[in-house]
Parts: sequence; structure tokens; C-alpha cells
Amino acid sequence: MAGNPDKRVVEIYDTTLRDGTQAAGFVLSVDDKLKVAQRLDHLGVHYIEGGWPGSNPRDKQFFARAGELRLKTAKLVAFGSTHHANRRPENDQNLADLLGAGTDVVTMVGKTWDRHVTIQLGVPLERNLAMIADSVAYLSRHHIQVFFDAEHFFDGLKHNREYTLACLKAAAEGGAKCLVLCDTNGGSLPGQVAEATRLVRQTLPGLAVGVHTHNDAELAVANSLAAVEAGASQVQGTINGVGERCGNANLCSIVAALELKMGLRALPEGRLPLLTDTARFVLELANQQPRPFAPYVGRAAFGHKGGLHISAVEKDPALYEHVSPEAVGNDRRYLISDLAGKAAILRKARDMGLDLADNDPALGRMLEELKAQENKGYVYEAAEASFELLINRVLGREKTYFQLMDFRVHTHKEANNILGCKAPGPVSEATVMVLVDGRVRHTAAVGNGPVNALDRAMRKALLGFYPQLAEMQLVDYKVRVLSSADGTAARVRVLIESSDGRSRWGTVGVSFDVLEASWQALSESIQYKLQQDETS
Ligand SMILES: CC(=O)SCCNC(=O)CCNC(=O)[C@H](O)C(C)(C)COP(=O)(O)OP(=O)(O)OC[C@H]1O[C@@H](n2cnc3c(N)ncnc32)[C@H](O)[C@@H]1OP(=O)(O)O
Ligand SMILES: CC(=O)C(=O)O
Repeated sequence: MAGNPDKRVVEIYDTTLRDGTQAAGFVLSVDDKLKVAQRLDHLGVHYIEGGWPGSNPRDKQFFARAGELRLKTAKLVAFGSTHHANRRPENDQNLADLLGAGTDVVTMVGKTWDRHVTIQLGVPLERNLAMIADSVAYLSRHHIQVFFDAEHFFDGLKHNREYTLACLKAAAEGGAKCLVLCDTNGGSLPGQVAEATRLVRQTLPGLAVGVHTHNDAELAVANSLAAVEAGASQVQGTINGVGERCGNANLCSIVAALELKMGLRALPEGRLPLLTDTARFVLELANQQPRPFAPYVGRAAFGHKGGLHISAVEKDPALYEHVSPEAVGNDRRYLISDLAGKAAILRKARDMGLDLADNDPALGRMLEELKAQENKGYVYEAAEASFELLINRVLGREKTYFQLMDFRVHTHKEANNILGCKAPGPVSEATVMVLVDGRVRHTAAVGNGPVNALDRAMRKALLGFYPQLAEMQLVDYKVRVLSSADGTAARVRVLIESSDGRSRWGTVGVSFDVLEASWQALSESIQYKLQQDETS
């Protein structure tokens, strides 16, 4: 790897494709796995654990197709367990499948907690030691580099220290090249992990030590970093921390901490800014919701909302950011709300291209209007387009593209199966009357529900004047009841997101009537689009 040769290198071992797929709801096809492997290689991890070839046809196919990858940085690894207690290495199908995977590196998991040997394997402790040594030796004889995943290492050490260390020695005697200490149940604490890592380094000097932690006590990242501080040279984990139960150690946080806080080298020079894109790519491929609050790579990780924070970050980002968003490929965002102050408004206005002085009196009026609107239930955090329109209103720069004269919406549903007749589902119809340039347009449309009907009737009315509205789509629509104690008389907030294929924007409406709230958000969305097209 390029870069400063003096920096200590920590090997990054990614198991998203194996332990990651042990997470609830995280499923990847063979094609998905190949795509993720490609991205991981591009990010620059050292090892990619592709799966357990002895487990299922999908993982076997992945290794069969791995040649398509042409990896530039990473080495592909196959994963499996020690041979079955009733067999020998030569006639164990799992070991045969590991050889069949054709990788230069194999990670072999073996029991190192006596309780597991007795209860789960149901064999004498000595037999497990032989299974470990013989399995590792068998693969090593086939010129495979073997990493030994010492399952339940930290729990084993607590209960029967001699035996757990004997398991590591058996792996070392078999020829293992790295002893990976696993916090399989995820319950260890950083101090315990550090102490145990030091113990292994003293007991088996000269052998590389790795760490593989789970997040059941929310400590997987801290435990991994503690092991590195105590001398571990390999960290296993997954992108976004997906994995069995509460997940694995999150490599996104680990890689960033190693590089930005510990002065160590985890990725090739210049690759750290690929982190955010990689994290989002993996979630998207697995059809998972992104976690906004994920450290380093989440959308909120560098999103500032408090007025005092925004004011300070404008002067010096380090005042409220522990690292710079650019370092990990993320963006800084300012969220507009009733917690904002003048600095936040000024920043937003300048982003809109407005030339306002720091002490412009309009800033106070904008802030007052913002706080009054939020008090009525409007939120501008996810409705930045509505906030831009608010700024324009306060400055008297608002342009009227159309005026509503009237809208009516009705939904019609007939009873089903009366006298054997099958009635159609509910049908919604909207009529809209708008005034544009002194001309009245009166249109009607049916829709998939009343809001859709209203949206369609409105566009139909306006398209003749503004053909560019044809490229605009409503991409998200959310309704929230604001005062549930009032039952059906409660006020509602509608947030909509629109897109024209080039950009996305959010608008908001609030009313006791869901259609009126929807109208406000829809009309602001159209207003914003027309204004943007005119000024760009
Ligand atoms: C800590 C970890 O995350 S390790 C990885 C865990 N991942 C997975 O389990 C996913 C992939 N697993 C699988 O596809 C299947 O479980 C297989 C193919 C590995 C095994 O399937 P099966 O043979 O049907 O067994 P099953 O799933 O019930 O597992 C229990 C068997 O594995 C044996 N076993 C468990 N751990 C080990 C080990 N480290 N070494 C040898 N044998 C082991 C048990 O003794 C038991 O054998 P028995 O059925 O003869 O009593
Ligand atoms: C090997 C592994 O996945 C574990 O011990 O958690």
C-alpha cells in the first residue's frame, strides 16, 4: 500500500458478505455480493470474506464467479469451521468445500470456550484441540494461508484460561498465520479486550493477532480499537456494522478512527473519502433504510441544527465537528428550524445567492416568521424549498405564477355485492380553478386517492402555461397528526418531496384539513420549481 511508510498498518478484514448476511433482513444475491466485493476492493480493504462455501449454493457460486472480480487491492477469503467431530479432515465435506473455493486465504472458526466444546460439540476437550490443529494443518498443507477465528475467546478466557490458550496454541501448531480473538457473544468490555490481547501477544509472540467483535453491549467499535491499541494488527468487521443479532464491529467507524484519530494506516492513501459512498451503496443494494445518525457516514453526522452551533461552525467548523466531513466523503448540512438563529438564516440566504449583510434587518424578520410558522406546526428541516419561499416572501421577492380560485375533491364509494353487483373501489375526483396571467383554467382529474386527484388536476390546469411541469414528480408524501388529542379535528402536517430528475426538494403544509395541507405543500412545490427554472 502506498503512503507514509512509517505508519503502522492495521489490516482491515471485511466480513459483510459472511457475518453481515447473518443479520436479520440483510440478504444479498450472488450478483449483489460481487458488486459489494468490487466496492470494498475499491475502498481498499485488505481482505474480503466472501462467505461459507460449505453452507449454501449461493456462497459456492460466489466463489465460482469470483474470477470476474479482478481484485486490485483486497484478497478474497473463504470461511468455514474446523472439521466435524466424527470425521477426519480428508473426508470432511466442509474442508473440501473450503479447498474448492480456490482462495489463497481461509478463515477457520474453532471452539475455544470449554463450555461450547462440551455442550455444543459434545466431545472431550482434547478432541477439540486435535480438530483445530488437524483442520488448520490440512489446509496449510494445501498452501493456504489460514487465519484462526477463536470463537468465544474472551468468554473462554474468563472461565478456563489454560484451555482457551491451549486452543490458540493448537491453531498455531497447525500453522495458523493470524489468531483472531472473537467476542462472539458481544459482551466484553474494552479493558478486558485490551488485557486479553496483550496476554496473547506475550504467550504466543511472533504471531499476528486479530480481533472480531459483536455489538451486543454497544462496544464492538470500542473493543476493536482497544485491541489495536494493545497490539492487534487485523480488525474484522462489516460495513455499517451489520451482522448477527446486534451486529458486528462497524468498519466505517473503525477505519475512520484508525486513520483520523490514531495515526494508523488502514486504507491506501486517498481512499478514506470513499467511505460514505461505500456505506450507502451497501445499504441500498440490500434494500435497507440508511441510518441518519450513523457516525461519520450518516446524513445527520455533520448536520447542525442548534443556532449556536451553526453560528460557530460558520466561523470554524472544528468548533462543533470532531473530524471534517470531507475526510470521510460526507457533507456538512445546516438544518433550519425554530432552534435556528440569525447566522443560520444568513447562511441559507447566501446559499440562495442573496447578498445580505451580517446585520441586515431582514434577517430578524425572517427569523421571526420562521419561529411563528414552526409554532403553528410547520417544520422546515426537511422542507427547505418552503423555507426559501418564506425568505422570498419576507423580502418581497415572491413571484406569483398562479392563484387558486377554487378546488373541490370528492371520493365516491359504492357498497359491494348488493344484489350480486360488484362495485369498483373508491374513486377520487378533483376539480381545480386557477388564475394564470389573467386567464382562468378550470380542470378535473381522477386519481388514486384524493391527494393524487388534486395533484393531477392542478398540473393539468398549469401544464399549458408551464410545460416544464411535465418533468416534475411527487416522490414522497408524509402526513403527521399534530395534536392527536383532538381526534379527527386534529391539525395535520403534510411533507412532500418532489423531483424533476435533476434535483429533489421538500415542501410543507399545515391545516386541520388534510387536503388543504396537501394543497399548500403541492402548490409550494410547483411554485419552487417554476422559480428555480426561471433563475437557473
Ligand atoms: C460464530 C459464528 O458466526 S460461526 C458462523 C455461523 N454461521 C452459520 O452458521 C451460517 C452457515 N451455517 C450453515 O449453513 C449450517 O449451519 C452448516 C452447513 C455449517 C452446518 O449445517 P448442519 O450440518 O445441518 O448442522 P447445524 O447447522 O445443525 O450445526 C450443528 C452442527 O455443527 C457442529 N459444529 C458447530 N460448530 C462446529 C465447529 N466449530 N467445528 C466442527 N463442528 C461444529 C455441531 O457439533 C453440530 O454437529 P451435529 O449436527 O453432528 O451435532
Ligand atoms: C467467527 C465469528 O463470526 C464470531 O466468533 O463471532
